[in-house]
Amino acid sequence: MESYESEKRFPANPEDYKLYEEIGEGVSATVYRAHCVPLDKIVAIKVLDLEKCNNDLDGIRREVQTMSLLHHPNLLRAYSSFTSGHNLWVIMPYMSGGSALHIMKNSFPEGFDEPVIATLLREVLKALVYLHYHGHIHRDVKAGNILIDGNGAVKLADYGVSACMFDTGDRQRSRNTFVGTPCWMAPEVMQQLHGYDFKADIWSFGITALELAHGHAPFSKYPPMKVLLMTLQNAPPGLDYERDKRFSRSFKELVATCLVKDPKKRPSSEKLLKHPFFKHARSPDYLAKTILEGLPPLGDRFSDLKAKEANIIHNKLANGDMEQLSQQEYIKGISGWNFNLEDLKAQAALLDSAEEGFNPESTYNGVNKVKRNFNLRPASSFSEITNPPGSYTSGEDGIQDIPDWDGQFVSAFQGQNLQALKACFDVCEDESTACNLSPKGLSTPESLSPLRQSGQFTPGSSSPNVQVQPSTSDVLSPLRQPAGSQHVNTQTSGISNCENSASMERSASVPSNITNMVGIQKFPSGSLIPDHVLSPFRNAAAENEREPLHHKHLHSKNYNHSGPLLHHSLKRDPLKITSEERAQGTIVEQRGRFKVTKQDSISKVPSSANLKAGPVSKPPTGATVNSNRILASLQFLLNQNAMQKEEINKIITCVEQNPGLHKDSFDGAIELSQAQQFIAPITEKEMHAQLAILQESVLNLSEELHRIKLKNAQLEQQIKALTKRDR
Ligand SMILES: Nc1ncnc2c1ncn2[C@@H]1O[C@H](COP(=O)(O)OP(=O)(O)OP(=O)(O)O)[C@@H](O)[C@H]1O
Repeated sequence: MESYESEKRFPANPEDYKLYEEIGEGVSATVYRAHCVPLDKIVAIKVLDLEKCNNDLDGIRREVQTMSLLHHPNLLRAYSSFTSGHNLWVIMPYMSGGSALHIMKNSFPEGFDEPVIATLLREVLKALVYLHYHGHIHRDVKAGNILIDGNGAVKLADYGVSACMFDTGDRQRSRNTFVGTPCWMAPEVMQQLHGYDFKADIWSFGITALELAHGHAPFSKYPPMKVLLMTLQNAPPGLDYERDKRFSRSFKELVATCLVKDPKKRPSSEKLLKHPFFKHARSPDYLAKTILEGLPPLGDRFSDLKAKEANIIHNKLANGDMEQLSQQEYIKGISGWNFNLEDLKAQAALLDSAEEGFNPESTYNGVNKVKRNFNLRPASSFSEITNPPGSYTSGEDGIQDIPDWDGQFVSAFQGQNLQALKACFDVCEDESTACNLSPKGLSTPESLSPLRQSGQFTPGSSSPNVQVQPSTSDVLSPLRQPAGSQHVNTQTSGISNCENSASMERSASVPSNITNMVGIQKFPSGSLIPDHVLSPFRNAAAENEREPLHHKHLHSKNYNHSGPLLHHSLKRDPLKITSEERAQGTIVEQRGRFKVTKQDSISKVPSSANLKAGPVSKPPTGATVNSNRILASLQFLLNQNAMQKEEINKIITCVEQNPGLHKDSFDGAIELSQAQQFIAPITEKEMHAQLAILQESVLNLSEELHRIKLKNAQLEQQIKALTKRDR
């Protein structure tokens, strides 16, 4: 690695650089190959038009600072950065191979071979281990951000959307909480339900693995909103057993391990690095030989690609093929898919427009092309659409697993659409508490306001006064622990704790030079995401804070005024068994507040999983996206839970009264009648064990009920907000 000292000498004056051809383009920047005249060195210069960046200066500042402060052979760093007029120049090493995406587009449209993929991914993973260890989430891992130099060295680039887990206060509260690029974005990032952490990068890493394997990311041909829905609803994409025969089992397993919807079930970057798949990884030389040899110069490749792209856009525009245009955004290899908040709001408005139905295809860039209606089904929980690891989809990227959009896609999304779109509506009910939610001991100097604290945006220089050099005082902030990290003591606090880090267990993949970075644990970078999404600590606290709010909301809610909720359920007395129901024999019993249907009476006591997949997912008929139905469904779900709880109580009572029940009868769900038949003698000890199991499941169910209640309350709030907004 080049020495930091020599890098510091890169001049901060545009006149010292001679710009050559364009080698890349991003949403906000153009990248050039350039010559640093005083040092006689070829570099890459990213030129950002700050005027175009509007209010994302904080993001830019974060990117540049992160690039300057982090040192790892697999991370692209900034040699220097400075403003020139209204532009920000970021001087970087020139990566002559370009991005993995550009290489694929140029010569490997069907994706790379496995050893190449393993080599690329291993290097990226090393960068992630380092980032995560230092409390950063990259948030935009994708082939377009994997750069390769002429020797085959791999560097992860683009910190435009990276976040520091330890940011607090105002920096957490930007409204733009959707960050990253939809195809690569983890479901929890889209959902914004319980926040997200390092595991979001693991999901993106898994998607990147598929991208490198196929030449494109799953769902890449769809517009952002559709990608969002598919990611939330569909089984996670994966390598297909049949179609992807050329890939090893360990690769398939690696992808499946990363693409688990429940972030808790995804491995950490460090653990993932130990995956047997990486035994296939080779040296950088191998990459140079296999994928770089014979490639035209980067500038030529880039201009060819641009010309091709312009051509396709022209044709597609002529044909009105907007979906293909969306694919174009992907081909560009940039984050052209970064959510545009305004677009999403417009899309959300469509979603909410009950009478019209929602057509995802009509939402790309606001173009209303095809009209389709969707039937909504009752809400499903996030875990309902969570696939067990290892379950590969049957078709290409799971795309053919996508059910008929007309009817089913909303089934999972419905429970989440409002959650998923929450971020678009600046719903930050706990804003007032957000700043206070930082984990104990993880204080952040609040004086470090987003721009001032950078120390680089020096007053006096041209607007917006950007002069980026690492500032020691800024970086020597308290040691921050990556939430969820297995290394760091969560109680660490204050600068003194920097010393603690020396004794911390370190990954073999973390280079020894990072010990010099001990002080650089906290970056004064801003964050686009609210406090509660950044850290499990804060998250937990935030949840605690929220809980009473939700309760309050629930309790203070006069259901007679809730309108939509009662539209279905309370049109008539729901507790009264109608003569029609009796005649049909559908309702067999009135239990407390609930009616028991035939189906209920014969149904087994569900496990938690059964519960989620149970009758709740039956769709109501009708094609309108209607808050009434959502709430009615939630009500139904609550009722179901209560009934199931009741069943379990009965079984417990039965067990207590029949000391001869056999243990096997408790494996999974049992029927009360069945339970009563088991009168085989068992010991008192076994009985207690069985009781404990049952009690635990009652507890689980109560917890689930509680969770659903909270969700219900949130949904109500969101519907209220939506309704208000529509008026
Ligand atoms: N140091 C570099 N050497 C060679 N090519 C580079 C370098 N940095 C960036 N590029 C190329 O330029 C493209 C755009 O750069 P970059 O991703 O940093 O811009 P951006 O505006 O941040 O893009 P994004 O849309 O991903 O946010 C990259 O995809 C890559 O192909």
